[in-house]
Amino acid sequence: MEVIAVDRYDNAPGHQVAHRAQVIDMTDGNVLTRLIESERPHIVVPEIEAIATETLLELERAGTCRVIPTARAAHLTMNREGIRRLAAETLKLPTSPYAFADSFEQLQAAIDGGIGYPCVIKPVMSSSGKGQSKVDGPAELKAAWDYANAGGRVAKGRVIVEGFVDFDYEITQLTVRALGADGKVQTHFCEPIGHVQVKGDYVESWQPQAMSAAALDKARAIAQAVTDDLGGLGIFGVECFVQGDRVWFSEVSPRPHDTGMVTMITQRQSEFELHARAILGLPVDTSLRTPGASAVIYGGIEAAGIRYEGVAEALAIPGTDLRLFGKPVAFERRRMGVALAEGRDTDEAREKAKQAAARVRPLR
Ligand SMILES: Nc1ncnc2c1ncn2[C@@H]1O[C@H](COP(=O)(O)OP(=O)(O)OP(=O)(O)O)[C@@H](O)[C@H]1O
Ligand SMILES: NCC(=O)N[C@@H]1O[C@H](COP(=O)([O-])[O-])[C@@H](O)[C@H]1O
Ligand SMILES: [Mg+2]
Repeated sequence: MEVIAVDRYDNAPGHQVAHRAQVIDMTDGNVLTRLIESERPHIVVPEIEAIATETLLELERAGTCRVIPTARAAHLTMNREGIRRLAAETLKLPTSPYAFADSFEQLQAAIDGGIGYPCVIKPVMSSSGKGQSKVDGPAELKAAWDYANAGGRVAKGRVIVEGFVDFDYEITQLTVRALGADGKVQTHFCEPIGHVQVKGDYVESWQPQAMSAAALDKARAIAQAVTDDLGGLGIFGVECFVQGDRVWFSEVSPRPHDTGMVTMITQRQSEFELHARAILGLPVDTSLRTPGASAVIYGGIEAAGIRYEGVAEALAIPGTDLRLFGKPVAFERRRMGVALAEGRDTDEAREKAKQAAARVRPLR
């Protein structure tokens, strides 16, 4: 295999480990077409949502390349409206109540007309919680609308408003579609991953998340329905909210999931290896090796070419590991790495992962 890493800036993490690197604006369809037509990859593996997915649809339709898992899956999931309507209206899966709005007046009408407070407002195209707010009452609405418009990935002005789900915990159900020995697609489930999100962005995850048998069955039925519909080969991160035995579908990534980085320490095959194997038609093994946890290391400062202190101190905690991504520029809340820890149980692993992450200090 030859891997060509494509990103929007020089020296991106993938560029540092791939055979070759390209820097383009992936949201510009013409630029993306030119690159794919000149490189002629057999397979295009989207790693981020911010891609001109309509272009991927055209190129796949024309037989120019295979898109993982499918161009339709990449297209539907890059816009909250596509995946939410598919899950709730076509597949009839339980979700939070929701509506879409293109103006402040429409947003207000949707909330007054049934969504109510508290609710969550998000740009239809955004990720990692960018532009997202929880709104507890009408006084906070204008600020949330303005924030969503400033924080979206694409200045489109369209938002989703969702009723707030008061869940006990939330999970990512990693789900792999891979070829079996008979050449047919089989679905494999990893152990559920629990996580904590702050400002809509993941800060901690652990595996396995303890769940009632009924809740686990429901989460897996949801994951099966969504991934059956999206199709193709590869790993999916199906996000669900759980309250008692009730489970709601939230969203899905048709690729490895940030909360799934914990699998780099917990599973025999990490979510990245599972994705690669599935794409290549190789056998997969989703079994858990040990309970474990991950904790995010944020930039904390705004600076280019930062260095890290405390790496040895972090690694001195037994059963821990670090991944520093090597992003050339740090922002206050840019994810720069993760600490990983194994433990006798997830409580112990969470403590160790948080401690290790806290010992790593990004500096100018
Ligand atoms: N309707 C809701 N009710 C309660 N909490 C919510 C709701 N929607 C979102 N959240 C909280 O905000 C988090 C981020 O939301 P969501 O996954 O929709 O955003 P995102 O920007 O797509 O995140 P990412 O790209 O990192 O997965 C959720 O994991 C959950 O903790
Ligand atoms: N929750 C979404 C998520 O995890 N997105 C991931 O963050 C990285 C980009 O980071 P950057 O914005 O710091 O360059 C990418 O790997 C993308 O897939
Ligand atoms: Mg999410």
